[in-house]
Amino acid sequence: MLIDGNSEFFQEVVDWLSDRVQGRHSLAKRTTTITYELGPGSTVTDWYWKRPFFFTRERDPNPSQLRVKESIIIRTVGWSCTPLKELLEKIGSWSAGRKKYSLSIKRPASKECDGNQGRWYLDRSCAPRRLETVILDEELKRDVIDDVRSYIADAETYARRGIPYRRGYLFYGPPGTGKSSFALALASHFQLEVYTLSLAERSMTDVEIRVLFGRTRKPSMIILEDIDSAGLQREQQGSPDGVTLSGLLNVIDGAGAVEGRVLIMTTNHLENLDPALIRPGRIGRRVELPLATKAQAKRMFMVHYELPKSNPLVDKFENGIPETSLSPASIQNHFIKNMDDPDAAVGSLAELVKENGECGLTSD
Ligand SMILES: Nc1ncnc2c1ncn2[C@@H]1O[C@H](COP(=O)(O)OP(=O)(O)OP(=O)(O)O)[C@@H](O)[C@H]1O
Repeated sequence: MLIDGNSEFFQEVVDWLSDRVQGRHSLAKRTTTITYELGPGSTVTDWYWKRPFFFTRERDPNPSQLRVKESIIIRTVGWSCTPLKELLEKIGSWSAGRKKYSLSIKRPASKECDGNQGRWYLDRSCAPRRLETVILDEELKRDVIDDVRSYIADAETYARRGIPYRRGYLFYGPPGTGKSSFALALASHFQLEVYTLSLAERSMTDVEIRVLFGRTRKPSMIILEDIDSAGLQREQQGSPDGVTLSGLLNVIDGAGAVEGRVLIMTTNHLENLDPALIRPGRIGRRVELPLATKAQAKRMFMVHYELPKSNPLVDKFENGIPETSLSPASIQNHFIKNMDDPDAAVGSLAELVKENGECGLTSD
């Protein structure tokens, strides 16, 4: 059975498979060798009803075409078409269930209205952010996804072993490197409601942050932005404003801590963080999101313009982009400026680097 790359069903099959294989990966606690995405050119085998199904993602081998033609071929053994039809129905209903989920992001309500203190409001409800659209080092990305998955799946184990059921992540790196995007993509993938608050907001207090944390629902993700000490007050000296370090530690793993949520803290300044805040136990994983590597920028280029690796523009782009000098946000902005014109994006690379880069162009 062939599924055309232009049909809506194509992405649904890719997502379904990615979800299936990742789930198995985490259950089996396998190492990182497994392919968890049905990447271009790859074949993934999966079993349903004791029958193997082979999913092959194919691309048009003609590199002279700018637009890539893709398809997925699903094969199984036997003469009957029924198993294939049943499988497609299964994928369709899984996908319909997923579509019901939309990413909702809540923020602390404005305190100007009476009774709003310590309350959340729905800032926006939007389409989920797909993990595939956040381009990071693949191994790092997979590790974090697996870590979150295990945490969500292991509630009983935590309880049995008497471990507080909490998991915190620190995403750090320069502005525009994907910290918020990755957090939202993880929340989307695991269908979590998102509560986000910034410590840079001076009007937040220890009491308010404790009440806010207590009013989050499970399952959810709490994103604490700008966690660096610049946003934290010294222990309060008569001033009711500002969150203190002890107030923050209290909601992370003290008496006021909530369980069962995924906590993600973000900062541009790891060096400014108080060591107490990021000691193991409070932060399960530190995840560095650096300026874009050549490989990362190249993948962004291929994904944005839907070009195969073999297209000559891909090499030209890779040669023109400096290593870890530009933020992914500035690269994305460059693509938006040259929305449907990969030639122009390559041709004007020097300008991008001059305006946004930390160093000059690399030689060809
Ligand atoms: N690794 C990435 N892959 C794809 N897009 C990215 C990546 N990093 C950043 N972007 C894009 O750049 C923009 C800004 O990204 P984002 O807000 O996630 O960065 P950030 O690291 O959280 O920034 P800040 O530290 O300033 O809050 C978004 O539109 C996002 O889609």
